Amino acid sequence: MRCDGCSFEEANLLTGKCDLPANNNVFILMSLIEIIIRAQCSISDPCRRVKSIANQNAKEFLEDEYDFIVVGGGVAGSVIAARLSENPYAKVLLLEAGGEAPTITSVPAFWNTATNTSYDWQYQTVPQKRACLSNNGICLWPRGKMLCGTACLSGLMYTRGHPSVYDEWAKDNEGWSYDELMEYFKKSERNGEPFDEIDKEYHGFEGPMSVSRFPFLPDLATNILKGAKELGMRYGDPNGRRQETFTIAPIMTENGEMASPYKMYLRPALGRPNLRVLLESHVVRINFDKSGSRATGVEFQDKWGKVRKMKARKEVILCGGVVGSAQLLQLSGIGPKEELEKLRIKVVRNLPVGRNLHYHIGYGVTMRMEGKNTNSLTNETLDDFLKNRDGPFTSTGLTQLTGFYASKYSKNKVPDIQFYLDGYTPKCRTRENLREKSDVSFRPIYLLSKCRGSIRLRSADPHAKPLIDPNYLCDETELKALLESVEVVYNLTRTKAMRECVREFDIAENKRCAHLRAKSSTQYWTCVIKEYTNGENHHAGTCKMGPATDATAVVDHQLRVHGIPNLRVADASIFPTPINCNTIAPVIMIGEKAADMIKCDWHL
Ligand SMILES: Cc1cc2nc3c(=O)[nH]c(=O)nc-3n(C[C@H](O)[C@H](O)[C@H](O)COP(=O)(O)OP(=O)(O)OC[C@H]3O[C@@H](n4cnc5c(N)ncnc54)[C@H](O)[C@@H]3O)c2cc1C
Repeated sequence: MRCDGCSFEEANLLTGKCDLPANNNVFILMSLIEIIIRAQCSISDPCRRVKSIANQNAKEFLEDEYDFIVVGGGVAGSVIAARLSENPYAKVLLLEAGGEAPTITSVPAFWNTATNTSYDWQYQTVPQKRACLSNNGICLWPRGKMLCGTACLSGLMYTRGHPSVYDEWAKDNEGWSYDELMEYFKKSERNGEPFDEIDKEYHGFEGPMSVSRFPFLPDLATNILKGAKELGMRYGDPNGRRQETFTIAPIMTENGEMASPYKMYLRPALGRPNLRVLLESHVVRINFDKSGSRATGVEFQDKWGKVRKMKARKEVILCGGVVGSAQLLQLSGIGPKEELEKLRIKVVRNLPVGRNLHYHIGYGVTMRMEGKNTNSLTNETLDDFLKNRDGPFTSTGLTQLTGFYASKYSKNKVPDIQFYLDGYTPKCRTRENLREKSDVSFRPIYLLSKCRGSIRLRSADPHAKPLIDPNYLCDETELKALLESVEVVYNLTRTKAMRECVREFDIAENKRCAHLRAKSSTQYWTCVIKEYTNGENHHAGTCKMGPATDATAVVDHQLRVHGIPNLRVADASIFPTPINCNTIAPVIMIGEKAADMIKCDWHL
């Protein structure tokens, strides 16, 4: 495909989602939609992409020393590489294991199209005792493998969480209280939500991240919001004075498109001569000096499979995410000593890397609504998107609604449940799934888990997927709070505003729990949550931030690995405890704060 004189190649992803034979009309329609969207130069933006490397002797490989090497071009990596390279004297290299994000991920209606493709690491947990039992205890963990990271598998909801979560972090980590972090939240944000609906003093208006709302909202959303209001839930700004709300979520979006941190921070910086981004470059090891107290650079496998070395004059910064950073540290000899020794990995530092894994968890109650979903893939809606950047293509349907709720198990009324919704996005429109299109899933998710799991190496092979054990639902409180929130969902469907819309509550077959349906609601829902678990994708904590005196900590409050001051970790893996919201906004904040600390240390 060529645009503005620049060419690029991409695989078709939309057809893969239809599960239809290639000669079917819908299959052909989906291919056409994808090609038409890709041909919009303003969306595919090929001239501002990372140039792919022509051959193994290209000049990109001749330079073998940089000031800063950033590993992973996801949320945090995009922010940090862009901020550090603002100083023209800082030479920055960003290494990303995946390729460019596919164009279709820029269209909100197709937000999760890259899941379960080669752009996804496709991790799975080890068998869980209390979760995903209908799948032999194995829960799926999508994680983005592309420049953009997991953000390009996501709905880009932008929420920051309750101040008390950060204030708790700050007890052990100087500089991390909510009030102190506000500077970084504001610095990153360019808020464009309706001005009279936000608490202005909590927002930034000049940062790179466009935080706004989708232009299109399905009609049913109005009934749901009214229903929530009848139940006493507040409509308002979840990132403002009070987090407890049921509302239209702030979203990272601009001009009817998805606005990921990669697009908003890194793409505009790609032309800088002091910033180099290498794609399909899988970092397999961090190198250290003889004493093991200084990182000297990294080794990575290029797209031809050749292992190359790059030196870091100043720092190596890991932004590989909750799995990638923990895995790479362990492969490089930083981790639990006995485990590394078993795998014959030379121990550089004995630290609890991979422990302290925490999560959000829940279940989706699927209900059938009256009437039909008219958010279709038609010529008209495609046209509306292309010409006006409006209509169903510009939204994630009901996924753009969310609610924060404090169950009776929460402390000090800090929300421990987040409601998510799915439904009313345009999909492959076939005769068979027309009915399905008016189904809505309400997903209550428990946020403040006390359980801790682990990510351990399966082997010393950097390509072997690690052993992921989140230890889901180890604490009964999670189940109790989830049972309460299923009741809230039911009550919501019985409100004046909603009851006319709902044809049938809980339509899922839930075969393995069906025998309990008529017997006991508590037993039935307990069974359903454990069997058909929704392991929400907000895992974090595997390189915990905390002081050296904390036996569970990996990095200090400046995000430096304990004992190795020029090796930092800055991504979702450093959260000491779970955050009670979506994770991207906090990770962007971490990227901003990390970049500031690094600049300050090196007088940049
Ligand atoms: C389906 C889904 C929906 C979600 N929806 C939302 C949402 O609406 N709002 C929200 O706030 N959050 C959402 N999240 C969570 C959010 O996307 C992640 O928490 C966030 O992206 C984490 O950012 P990160 O920088 O820590 O890691 P990532 O964004 O995952 O970035 C890590 C990057 O490092 C690369 N990498 C890893 N290892 C290596 C290596 N060895 N060498 C080179 N590169 C490497 C990866 O390929 C990746 O690009 C969602 C997640 C999923 C899966």
